[in-house]
Amino acid sequence: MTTAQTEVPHWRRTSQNPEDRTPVISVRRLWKVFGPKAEQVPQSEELCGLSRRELMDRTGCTAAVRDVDFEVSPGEVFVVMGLSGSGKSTLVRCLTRLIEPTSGEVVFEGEDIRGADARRLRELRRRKFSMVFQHFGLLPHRKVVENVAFGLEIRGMGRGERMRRAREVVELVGLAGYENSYPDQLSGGMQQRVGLARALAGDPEVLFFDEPFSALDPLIRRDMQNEVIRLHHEVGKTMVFITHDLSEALKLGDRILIMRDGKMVQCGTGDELVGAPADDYVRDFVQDVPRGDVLTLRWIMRPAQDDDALDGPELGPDVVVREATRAVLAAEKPAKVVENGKLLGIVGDEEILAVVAGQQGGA
Ligand SMILES: Nc1ncnc2c1ncn2[C@@H]1O[C@H](COP(=O)(O)OP(=O)(O)OP(=O)(O)O)[C@@H](O)[C@H]1O
Repeated sequence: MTTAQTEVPHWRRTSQNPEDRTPVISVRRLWKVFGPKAEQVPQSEELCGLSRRELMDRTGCTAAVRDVDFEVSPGEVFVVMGLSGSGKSTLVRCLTRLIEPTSGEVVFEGEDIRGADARRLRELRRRKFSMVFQHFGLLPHRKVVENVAFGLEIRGMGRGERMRRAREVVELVGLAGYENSYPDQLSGGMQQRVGLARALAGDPEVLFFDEPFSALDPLIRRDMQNEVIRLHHEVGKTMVFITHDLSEALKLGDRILIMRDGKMVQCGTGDELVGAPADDYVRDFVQDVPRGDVLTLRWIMRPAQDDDALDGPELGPDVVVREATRAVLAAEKPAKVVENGKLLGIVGDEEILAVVAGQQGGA
């Protein structure tokens, strides 16, 4: 591990020790209220209990983020999902204080950044956080490599060093050969790759993505999602990703936080959302998801009975149903779901087919 790391450019690694699971970001009781005397809303039990409409009628305020708590682990891809107006952008902008929270805590690597002064905040935004937006915000009169190097220039890095770094990152995002192009000579997808390279160039601890691919054609969008997955494998950065698209959330997210009217409705892995939706809102969201693509054997196994044969194939509980289907259906005996040598349950043709049939019915 140590030897390998010496060969990897330092910006390709997170500074956090992989053993250290201390959250990178902890959000506690976070509120963002827009409107007059906004700070009174979180303090008042009565106002907190009002619906969005009632709160607006009574106070002229909108509670865009209401009492949200979550943690993001090092190296995690954390997705914030919800319909338009649910508070995703406001929430994520509060994390870097691009929007000032009304109350609550945003702890980044142990520091409550609500207490950071302007200088510290600038430093955090330059060195620790990067953002990728839907509108790429590239500088039109600068070449690709200069756009990528721009943040490093602001930091005061010398020209030679920053151009060398920028070229490496341009290559990393698959744009080698386009270093000297101007943004308007590139397609939308390629411009977003420049946005990604620019975000990565500064070796941030956390990358924030605000619906970065919404304006792209579906095929390019899929390419870019794959690109994010690849880059995540390669650079291992912590990522916070906003989307209103469930399939994007399921594809990218280690965990997904679902928001509705500023509140957190559920936060969990894709299989938790699909297997145990917290309410009808989440259930509606996930109803068209092909369950076999998301659920794992843990969700469909049944307890072993006395008359079950226990010499069938062995599979882990986190194997996705789709991946287990062939093995289970081909075996004469039900599959044993085993973790650390312990038998957790049994999965036979019936359990598999129930998922596949449910899928076809859209349930
Ligand atoms: N500056 C502001 N002043 C007043 N209300 C605001 C402001 N910014 C956002 N809001 C309101 O806060 C709520 C949440 O908005 P936000 O943009 O965070 O939602 P979103 O889920 O990101 O939506 P979208 O997907 O459409 O971007 C909305 O009702 C919005 O109208």
